[in-house]
Amino acid sequence: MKRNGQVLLTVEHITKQFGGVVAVNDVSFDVNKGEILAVIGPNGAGKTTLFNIVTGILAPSSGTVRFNGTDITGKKPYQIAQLGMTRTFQNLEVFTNMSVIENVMTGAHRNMKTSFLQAGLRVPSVKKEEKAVEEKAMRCLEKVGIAHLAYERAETLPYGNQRLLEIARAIAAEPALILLDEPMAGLNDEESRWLVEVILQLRKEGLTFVFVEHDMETVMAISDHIVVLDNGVKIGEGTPEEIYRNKAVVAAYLGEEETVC
Ligand SMILES: Nc1ncnc2c1ncn2[C@@H]1O[C@H](COP(=O)(O)OP(=O)(O)OP(=O)(O)O)[C@@H](O)[C@H]1O
Repeated sequence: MKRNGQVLLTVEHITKQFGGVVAVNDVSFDVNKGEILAVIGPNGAGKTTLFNIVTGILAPSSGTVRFNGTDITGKKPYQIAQLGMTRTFQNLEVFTNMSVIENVMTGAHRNMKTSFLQAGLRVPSVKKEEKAVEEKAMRCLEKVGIAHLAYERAETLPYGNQRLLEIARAIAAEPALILLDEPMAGLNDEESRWLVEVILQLRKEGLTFVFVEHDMETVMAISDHIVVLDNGVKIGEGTPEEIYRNKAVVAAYLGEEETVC
């Protein structure tokens, strides 16, 4: 079903083969600006492979990815990040030997004007810019609710707060789109509820999200649109209500669960 909105990301006929395995098979879908889109599917469905193709970690065997009007197929991850797409990983990727705020500042540095030489010389303009970056990092920590931990070492944070830290670092880069790979994994109920609130608030502020998630309660609660993969093939897409009633989707989940919810 066609939905209204301005398209931000287009995945067009993406296929990825690993030897004889077709991990992603001719998958197409759009992500609209301001939308929360979930990619779901049983284990081995091709979700991570698809994420890795969209973010430039893997090149597709065929097909095209367009972001904000630019063909990004085959571009390097850092080039895609510069265009305004960031991601978090299934396994936490925080710099454990840095403070919490320094971690977030690494995300914000993408937009700094300072050259390495200027930074080394510590000229006044650099100090001013560093200060601005630190303030911005603090605002990002406030948005995810862990500003009070800014000067703690990242490794001392419990798992749930490290996940929030990753999200603060992602938003510090001022992306248009954030991809979250299983954001709810390892979180308890209270942490999951808070992360849902954070995501919904960031969406209100104009961010677009694509996320891979096994936690169906979260998927059904916050997604505007859901894409379902099974064995590399897109077997359905639609609103949570449409997915809930989609027989092919329910059948793909049988054996794992009785229904998708
Ligand atoms: N580097 C690789 N080499 C060979 N096969 C791979 C590789 N990466 C993924 N695959 C295969 O591609 C298929 C899709 O894997 P993928 O990890 O994308 O699925 P997934 O939906 O993310 O699964 P999960 O929910 O378990 O993380 C699987 O059959 C997997 O074994």
